[in-house]
Amino acid sequence: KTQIQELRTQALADIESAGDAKAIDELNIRYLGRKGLVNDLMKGMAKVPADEKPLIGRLANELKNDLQDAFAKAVEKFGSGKEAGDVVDVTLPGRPRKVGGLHPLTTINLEICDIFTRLGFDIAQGPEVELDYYNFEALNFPKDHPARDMQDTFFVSDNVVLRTHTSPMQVRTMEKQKPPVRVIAPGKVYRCDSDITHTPMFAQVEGLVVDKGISFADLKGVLTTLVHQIFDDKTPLRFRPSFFPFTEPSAEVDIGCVMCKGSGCRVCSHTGWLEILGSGMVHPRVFEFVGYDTSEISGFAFGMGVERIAMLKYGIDDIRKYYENDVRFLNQF
Ligand SMILES: Cc1ccc(OCc2nc(C(=O)N[C@H]3CCS(=O)(=O)C3)cs2)cc1
Repeated sequence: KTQIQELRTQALADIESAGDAKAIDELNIRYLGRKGLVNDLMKGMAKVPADEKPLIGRLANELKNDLQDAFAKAVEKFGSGKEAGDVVDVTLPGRPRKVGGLHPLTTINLEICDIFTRLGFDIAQGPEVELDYYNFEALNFPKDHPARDMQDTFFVSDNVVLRTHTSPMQVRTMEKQKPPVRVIAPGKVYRCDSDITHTPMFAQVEGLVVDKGISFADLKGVLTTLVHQIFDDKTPLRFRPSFFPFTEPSAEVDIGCVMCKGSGCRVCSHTGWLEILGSGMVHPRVFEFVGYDTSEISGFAFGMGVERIAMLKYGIDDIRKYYENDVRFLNQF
């Protein structure tokens, strides 16, 4: 009698603590299966005294029935995996698979590279860890130029830096080929800067054209085409005098403010203009470093920050948003 009571308690406790339909099935076999614990108990009936057999028999049968009911309820609770929910309802609308998209910087980078490829430029890629020679000296930076300070440049060692622009790649290209040169150098560059419009790593695209008789008019023509292809052909632009060690004369290119269309606002600091890139005629000293004959050839070069172009084109106000991997930002593109 006690054994029957103990088995009932144990079985109900096991059913209660079972976590899924599979566990219930296993318990069912363990208690009510052919070689189950209840049948084992029934085998012990032979040893029960004759006058107690009827009572024990009844209790044993009750145990078997009660456990069968308990298992039936448990199956209902967990489901045997056969109920209606698992039938495919073909009338439901399809669940379209989410399609991935390109990061806005990737899109702009590809767009810029495509514009220049169509203009007949090659694309040159090169090392991000650069020698001081290629990043500064061959670009006519004097030894004490502020850009060489630790405030702006990440130094790996005395004469090895994280490149601060992709210009070194243009020098490497000229070392390898004679004019004509028409090349752009896209890639990651590193500066010791960090605020709402600067990140320590950013993407740049620089370009270089070297040939006989290249003039400032060629520079203006190529960059006007670039601006009209990236933004639209109504976008006003201007060339504003500037200075860089590697170009002379130099000019920054401004476009009419994309926000206020030129009337002046917070974005363009009420000037109506937004700087988008820098350019200039390549300085003769730079050609001398690569052994080009400056009486024969001339050239122009330009450089732009990809994040900045994307910010202007897509109206993004904080450069850090590109690198936070926030899907709410990224899936707008
Ligand atoms: C051999 C060689 C000779 C000349 C070269 O001139 C590349 C140039 N870059 C600029 C320029 O203003 N660049 C900045 C724009 C925004 S940025 O990303 O911060 C860098 C002007 S001319 C390059 C290579």
